[in-house]
Amino acid sequence: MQCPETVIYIPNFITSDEERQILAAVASAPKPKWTQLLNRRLINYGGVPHKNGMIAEQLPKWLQTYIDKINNLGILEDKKANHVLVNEYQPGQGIMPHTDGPLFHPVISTISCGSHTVLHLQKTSATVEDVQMCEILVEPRSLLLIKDDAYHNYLHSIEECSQDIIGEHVANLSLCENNHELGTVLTRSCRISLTIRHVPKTSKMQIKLGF
Ligand SMILES: O=C(O)CCC(=O)C(=O)O
Ligand SMILES: [Fe+2]
Repeated sequence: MQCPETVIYIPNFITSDEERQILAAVASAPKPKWTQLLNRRLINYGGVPHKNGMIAEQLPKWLQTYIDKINNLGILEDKKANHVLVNEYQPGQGIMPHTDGPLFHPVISTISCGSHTVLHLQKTSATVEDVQMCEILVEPRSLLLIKDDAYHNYLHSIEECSQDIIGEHVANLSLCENNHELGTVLTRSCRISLTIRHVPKTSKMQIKLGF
């Protein structure tokens, strides 16, 4: 299957220095900031998205460079990124097939640090006999954009494995920083991703006083 046109892969979106700075900033986040899930851990910056509106929180200064970089791409049009999800995956960890749903403006931008991974995309309407799937090799320092049709009509996921075999489903090999032949085995290390999005519905904290 060809990947939908609304999946855009940009290698080397950040420099190795910027990657090191991100990894250092995330490594120094206080432990209570992390939410531990079964197969990854995460930090919400900017607030916790919620159907009743996200209570907006100040984004840390070190993230601003990357938020500006995304805003300057113009992909969010008149909107500004106001939320960053940090995900950490150890080798063997991943994320189940899902869509990011209605809480976000339908443009996902993800910067990867530390390790490659392989993202799978699969049409939501696919039947069991006809699973249409494509894979994107997501390299460290790259930016992956998933928007519009790909946002609404495709599930994305990362398999829980510690090695990836570059096969014919990988749709972006010609765009990658590194040349990989079919059959190459890539071993994962710890990957930190920054998913930068716009949450349309926000509210300021309201403190109700009891008098
Ligand atoms: O880590 C990634 O690249 C994907 C994360 C993701 O899909 C999510 O947090 O919704
Ligand atoms: Fe997602």
